[in-house]
Amino acid sequence: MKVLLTGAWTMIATAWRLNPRKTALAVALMTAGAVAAPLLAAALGWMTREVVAGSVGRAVLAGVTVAVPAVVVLAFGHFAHLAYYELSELAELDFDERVIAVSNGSAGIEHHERAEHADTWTVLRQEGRQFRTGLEALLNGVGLVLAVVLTAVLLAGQNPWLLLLPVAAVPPLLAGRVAERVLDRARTATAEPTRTALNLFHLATSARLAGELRVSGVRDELRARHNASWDTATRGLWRAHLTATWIRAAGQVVFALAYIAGVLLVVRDAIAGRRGVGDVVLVIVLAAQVNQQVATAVTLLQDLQRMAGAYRRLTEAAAWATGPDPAPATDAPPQRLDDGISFDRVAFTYPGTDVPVLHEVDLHLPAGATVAIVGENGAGKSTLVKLLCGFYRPSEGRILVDGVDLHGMAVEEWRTRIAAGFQDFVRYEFLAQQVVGLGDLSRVSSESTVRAALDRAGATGVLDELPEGLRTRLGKSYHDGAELSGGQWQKLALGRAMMREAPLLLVLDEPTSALDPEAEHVLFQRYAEHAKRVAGRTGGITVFVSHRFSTVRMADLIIVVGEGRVVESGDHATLIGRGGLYAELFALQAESYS
Ligand SMILES: Nc1ncnc2c1ncn2[C@@H]1O[C@H](COP(=O)(O)OP(=O)(O)OP(=O)(O)O)[C@@H](O)[C@H]1O
Repeated sequence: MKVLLTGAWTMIATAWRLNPRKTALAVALMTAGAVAAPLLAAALGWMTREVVAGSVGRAVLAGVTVAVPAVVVLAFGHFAHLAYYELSELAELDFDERVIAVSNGSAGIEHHERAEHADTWTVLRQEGRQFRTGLEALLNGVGLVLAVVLTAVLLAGQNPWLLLLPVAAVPPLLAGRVAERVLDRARTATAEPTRTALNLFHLATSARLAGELRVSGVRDELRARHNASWDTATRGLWRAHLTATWIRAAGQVVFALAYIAGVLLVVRDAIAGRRGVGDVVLVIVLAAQVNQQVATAVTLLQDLQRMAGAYRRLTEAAAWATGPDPAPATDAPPQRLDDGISFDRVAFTYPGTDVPVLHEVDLHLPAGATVAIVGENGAGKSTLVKLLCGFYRPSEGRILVDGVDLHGMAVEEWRTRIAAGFQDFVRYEFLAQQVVGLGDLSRVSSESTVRAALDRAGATGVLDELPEGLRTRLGKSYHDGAELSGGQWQKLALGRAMMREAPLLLVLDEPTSALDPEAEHVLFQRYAEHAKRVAGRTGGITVFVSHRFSTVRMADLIIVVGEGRVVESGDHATLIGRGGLYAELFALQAESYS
């Protein structure tokens, strides 16, 4: 009940905040429509009495009176729809924005890692679409309450026993709630196959992946898997719908029996001469309306419950995303690095898993250094980088920035001191200027800054391919959008990473994998030179992950990671001299290129 009331309150408060005038208008119109129904019954009863009594004048007046609530009942609903249509659009947008805010509002990304949270995100993405129905239900509900009260007063005037009719409405209402809970549980239980089906649909229809799908000939396989996932999800939901329908029907039967009893009561009075035909008409119409009101109430309650459930999930998701109240950040990130960044016995296990991926990592990244991290696939290189960016907290140990624990600092502030380019970069389908400029929002419109960033990224050449240079819209979603090659997109992403000119930490996690080794080599030489110039002023550190040893050998410090541990570290000459894993991997790659 509390969830329901909170959800209803949140919905009406949202609608009011978004557009008070439209909210008031929608409530007024829907209320008028709902209240007019029992008034119509009263007017019909009056008209029947006058007709039976043979008073022509009053019968005509009653007939005209019948027309007024009849028109209101029929017409106001449509106008109310117009009023709440815009409201529901705004409210749906508001809900989506809150989901986006919750999804991206936290310092870390742990809440995206757990399967049970993934289920909640799936349901939330789906439920946002139901917002329209939920809001309509709420607005209708206000009118319904008034209509029920008015109906009860009119019925009580006929025979106090008839007041039991709305009481008989309670079983169907309760049955409706139970049925909705059954459906809600089914929606959560089927979230995983639903998510799988949505992912497969996305894969099978993505323009970017169309080539690979054709070459590998997996289209039918994807279709079969998509089909199977939908089937699993739909079967689960269908069973729940069947159960819910039986539960609802059982509730309605109770009301139907009470309805028959109520009508028989008034008919018996009429036969005994205690009531006129007008009263019988009034009660038959009112009782039918009570039935209608109950059915509406059951549907409204279901819709409301569904929306309230969505709000509850959103609140829960917001709570995981922010996590327990973090200890207040007491330390400000430094303006420059004097000593550097150290890992002090850092161990790490990804949330939702129990296999540690980093063990007792002790490292020192000296201020001003260019550091390369190498190692085999799955060794833990990207995990080290993610910890440096503050996406996760180490499970054990500390990361010290000039001797100060990174987790005593406000992560958002730390992020303003870092710049990063990742292998999984975003392809923003915006103007080229913005695609690069987003790397530093405060200077997104500065053409000279964007050009300088592209120059540092060795990406100026990409502009030559664009018909309107920085003003070109990118991406295939627009008819005038220019599509780029994977390497060109990656170069622009690198330009984005270079928007911050003097970060304390520049992280490049295989951001050049789409470039050829020669281009990567030239680029890193360029970064290293720029980094050295900047490092003189700020002590900034450049950390890059690469599998290409021609690039790696340029670094001041090379860290070799294996199975979550630092196996070796030193500069190229030292590591080659040591004849360990680095020397072995280097020789292997040199051999394959020679
Ligand atoms: N989000 C995650 N949740 C759980 N485990 C993860 C996650 N990301 C990575 N891992 C695991 O952590 C280990 C280290 O992964 P990481 O991405 O750091 O390796 P890597 O050295 O960067 O590999 P590659 O060279 O292939 O990019 C792997 O065993 C991987 O399965």
